Amino acid sequence: MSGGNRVPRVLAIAGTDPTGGAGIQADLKSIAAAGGYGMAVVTALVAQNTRGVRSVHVPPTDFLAAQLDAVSDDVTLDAVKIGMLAGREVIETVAAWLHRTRPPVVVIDPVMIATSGDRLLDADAEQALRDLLPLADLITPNVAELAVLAGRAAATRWPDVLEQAREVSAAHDVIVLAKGGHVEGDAVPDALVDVGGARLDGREVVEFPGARIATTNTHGTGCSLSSAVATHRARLGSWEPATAEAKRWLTESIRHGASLEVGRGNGPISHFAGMWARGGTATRPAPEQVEREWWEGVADIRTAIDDLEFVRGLSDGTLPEEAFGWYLAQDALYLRDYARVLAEASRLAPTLDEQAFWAAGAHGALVTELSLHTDWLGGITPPEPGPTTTAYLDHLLATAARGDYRVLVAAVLPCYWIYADLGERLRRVATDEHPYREWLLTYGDPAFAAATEQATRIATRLASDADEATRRAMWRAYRASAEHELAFFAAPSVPAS
Ligand SMILES: Nc1ncnc2c1ncn2[C@@H]1O[C@H](COP(=O)(O)OP(=O)(O)O)[C@@H](O)[C@H]1O
Ligand SMILES: Cc1ncc(COP(=O)(O)O)c(N)n1
Repeated sequence: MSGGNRVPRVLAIAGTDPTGGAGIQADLKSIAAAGGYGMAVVTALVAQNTRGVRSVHVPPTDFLAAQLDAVSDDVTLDAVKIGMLAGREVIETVAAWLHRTRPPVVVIDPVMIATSGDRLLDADAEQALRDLLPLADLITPNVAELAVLAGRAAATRWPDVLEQAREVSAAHDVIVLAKGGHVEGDAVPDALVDVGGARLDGREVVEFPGARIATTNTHGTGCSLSSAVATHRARLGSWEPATAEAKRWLTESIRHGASLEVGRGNGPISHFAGMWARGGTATRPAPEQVEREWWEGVADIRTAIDDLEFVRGLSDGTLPEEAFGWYLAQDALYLRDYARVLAEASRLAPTLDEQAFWAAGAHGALVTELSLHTDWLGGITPPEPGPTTTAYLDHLLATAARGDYRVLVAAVLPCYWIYADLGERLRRVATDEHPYREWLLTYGDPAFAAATEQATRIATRLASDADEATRRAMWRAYRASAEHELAFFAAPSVPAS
């Protein structure tokens, strides 16, 4: 059993189905769907499709042994699922390997006859297969295979299936997963049967009820179920929850099989239908990629800011004092509400670190506002906010009111990022004679640079983890704030009324 959250490493030993619905192809899909890392050793190549088996080719068994050893010499196995074994020599080769390697979880699906009625195990190999069963923890025969193992006629009623399962469990000292796919009626129950109950917390029979789905897409259900049970068992550590989980998944996957439109006979199940519906197939960008895309995505705005009359004037010292004073007053007005927006980000933050970070940002904005007020504006109360100040704040306050932390974080980012970037360049032109020297030097605060880095880290990680729609909303909020930054810097160039 694998510990913690490790992905179980599960080996399937089975035959092939080139149409991908049964055999080793189904095993690999089922292991992946159950959250495992799937590996595959091929016992036999089967020319088959959804309508039936055409021919079987069994490669030399020394090559089978070589494949098995290649895997187990290198990889620690958390579970093994064994399917089609074709004949006696293959069974003996696998048995010898099991004795050598002793994997912690062994599930054997005693494949004998395909749904189409074709033999997948030589008739003279049935005894060899019986001898293999005690090496398994769990076996998963269908009704026909159970009857062969019990030496009886195939059961048609569920109670008779359970009775045969008891006999087989007792005879071979294994848990039997009895399957109801081929019993009469609308119900398709499955049941774990362990005579003595030693491996099922003292219970001899644990039933998993199910309703029959009207479909012909049942090719590979047995292969898929046994692989999923093996994988969940490795992950969860006990049989009952593993089987319950596997059956729920199988039912969902059978239900979606027909929509695949694969083949004209008994089609496959749709192994990933549930995952596709719940999680989609979209990939997520790494935080560094979001950072690059967002920064490049506002390159036009950054260039436009650099070209503004206000910024040029601030940089070369030609900016008229009234324009500078108007800008400072608007900045002071802005910071009051900006602090409220950051306080809201703090309130919404899911972690203590982020809660503290945004609270510090809110406090920092207020400290700057107070210093602007007393040191730069001479204690004069600023005039009314201009339209660009109001527009920017309305955007931020509305984003805060909508209550999505991720979008709010994206919206406040330009005020750090664009401001720090511009500040870095302005600080460098602050010569001794520069009329705005003192102001330009305030841009160089290393604490603000560090805060900008952290805000960027938080925002881009949230964007990386977010679903597509939220990431789009984050980008739109971020881009809108960047546009407001441009308008804010542009406003003082327009003569104030
Ligand atoms: N029509 C169906 N509706 C719902 N579940 C089914 C259906 N057919 C089979 N199953 C389930 O598929 C699994 C495989 O069962 P079964 O068909 O008996 O084995 P096999 O595929 O080995 O012949 C079992 O969990 C069974 O309950
Ligand atoms: C290689 C191979 N192994 C097993 C099966 C049985 O499939 P099912 O799960 O439908 O019984 C199969 N058709 N082919």
